Amino acid sequence: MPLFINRDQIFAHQVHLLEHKLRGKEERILELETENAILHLRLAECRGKLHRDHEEKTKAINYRPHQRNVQKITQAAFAKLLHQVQAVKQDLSEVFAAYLSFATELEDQSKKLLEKLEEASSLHGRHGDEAQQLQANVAALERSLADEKERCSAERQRRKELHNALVELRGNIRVHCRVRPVLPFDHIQSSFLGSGPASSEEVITAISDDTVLVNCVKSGVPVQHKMFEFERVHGPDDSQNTVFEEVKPLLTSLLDGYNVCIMAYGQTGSGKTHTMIGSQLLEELTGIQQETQQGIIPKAAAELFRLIDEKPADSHSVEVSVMEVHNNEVFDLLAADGGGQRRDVITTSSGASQVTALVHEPVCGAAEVMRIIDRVLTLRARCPTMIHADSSRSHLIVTLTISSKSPNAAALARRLQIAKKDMQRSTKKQWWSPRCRRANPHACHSFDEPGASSASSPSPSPCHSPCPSPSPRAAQAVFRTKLQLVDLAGSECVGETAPLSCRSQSSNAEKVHVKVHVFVSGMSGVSGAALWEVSCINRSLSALSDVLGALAEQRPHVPYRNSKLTHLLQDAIGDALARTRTHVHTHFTHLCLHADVMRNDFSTRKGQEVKGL
Ligand SMILES: Nc1ncnc2c1ncn2[C@@H]1O[C@H](COP(=O)(O)OP(=O)(O)OP(=O)(O)O)[C@@H](O)[C@H]1O
Repeated sequence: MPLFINRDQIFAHQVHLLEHKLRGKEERILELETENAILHLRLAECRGKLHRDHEEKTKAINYRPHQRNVQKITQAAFAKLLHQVQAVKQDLSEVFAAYLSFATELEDQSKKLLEKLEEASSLHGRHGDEAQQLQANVAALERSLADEKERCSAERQRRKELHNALVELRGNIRVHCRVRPVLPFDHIQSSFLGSGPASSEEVITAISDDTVLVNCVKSGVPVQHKMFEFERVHGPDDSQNTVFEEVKPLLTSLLDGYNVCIMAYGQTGSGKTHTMIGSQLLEELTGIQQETQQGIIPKAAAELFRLIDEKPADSHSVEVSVMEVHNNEVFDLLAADGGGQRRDVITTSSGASQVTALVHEPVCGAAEVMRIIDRVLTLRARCPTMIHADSSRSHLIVTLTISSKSPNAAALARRLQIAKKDMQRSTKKQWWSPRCRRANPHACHSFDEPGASSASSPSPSPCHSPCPSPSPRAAQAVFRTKLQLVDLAGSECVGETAPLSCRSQSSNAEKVHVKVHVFVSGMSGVSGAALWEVSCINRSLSALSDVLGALAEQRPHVPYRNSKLTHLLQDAIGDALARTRTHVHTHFTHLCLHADVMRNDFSTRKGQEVKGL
């Protein structure tokens, strides 16, 4: 076989090989270029990162001092926190220890309690029967207590009736006597009067609690000793409280449906105002009066409101009125103009006396009553006499009208009538005033049907018309009673030739009068207008004496209308046996002997001279 190789073919083959190699190289170049580009990219990336790292490093370098500060603060806070945590840990461990001991203690206690409970329950089991027995006993005791309570209220009712029957039996008009001590101004006055020290001698002695001994002294005549007897005699040492204790039971009667009148009678300066109102009030008229120095009016008001407080709420209301009788004229001291308005005393168609248009102020407590009296006392007529520098020249009448809205008011009125009739029958006692008996055979307490009269002008307490027959409306009736507190003006002698007050009826009394009168002659030392004032006072007291005398002697005519004072007090004293407790305080001073007036004016049952000395 021939070996002929074509050159072209070889060249072509070689070109082909070279081309192939070239393509390979070109591919390789492309690959490398791609790789190169990638490396460039990576390089740029690394550079960027490097730059950022560099920046961060710079920042970090700048931030390092601040970081160090923060680190320091953090470390300090951390240390503090650590300390606190340790303290809290300590506390916790202590609390835990306490809790543990408490829990142990509690456990012990509960164990003990359980033991006791078990013991008690076993005991209870043992004494179960006894407990039942005790319960039965308690129930029986409760039943008997209820019975006792019932019996007690019945007894209380009986006590009330007996109390009032007893007061009636003791006499509805009671006369007490109070002898005031000799006071420093008595000596001054006696030397001023020129009557010498004899005038200030102690001439009256309370020899027992119901008798006084009076030494009647007159120059040239032997001393005469007279004894006078009263329901009760208070000596110079008796306190205001002691005196009030004697009249206190009358206030119970007041709420039981009786009218009460307490009067202070006596010569000027003998202590009437001291007994009725109290001294300090008059002297100062500013400060609060010491309770021990308070007279009957403030004490009675306090006692009245205390008794009312024991009654159901709103069942009673009280109104006050204040009048004075001056120169035989009646003045309303609560009248709107504040100066005392003149008022008339009239006799109503039912025969009761009534003061026209008299102002009644509602009051809720004793302090209010005293504020009102305090206010009007400045209006009261006063004039200094040689016996008493602050002598009251008028009769002061304070009236407390009590309206009871108790549904039992009508029943109370009926019960009182029955009790009165029973007593009349049992004692076979004559009424002192035949006039009262005839005119008022069924004397009753005042009570108004609802809306029948205005509250501002209560109807006069003593109602002289027959008792209305009980109606269903009467069960709601307003039942009224009156407490009249009277501070009479002082009686006095103005001179030997004008024996105004010393009127006597019996020859024996005349004798006493003469002696006494001579002793006190010229004592009060008044003249002119004051003499007229004294004349009015003495005449009205004399009229009071006549009225009481007529009542005591059961005369057919009782001269109430001889003076405004007696007309005004007609209800308080005229119907005394029927429904009124009248309490008269007769006053003595050592300086002035005025025993005859006292004896004759109030010679009802007591205040009589004891014969046979
Ligand atoms: N029992 C007594 N204890 C102490 N002082 C008394 C007593 N009684 C009265 N007095 C004093 O005597 C003085 C006269 O008393 P009071 O004003 O009460 O007399 P009175 O009877 O009301 O006189 P008048 O009728 O003139 O008004 C007063 O200063 C009073 O304080």
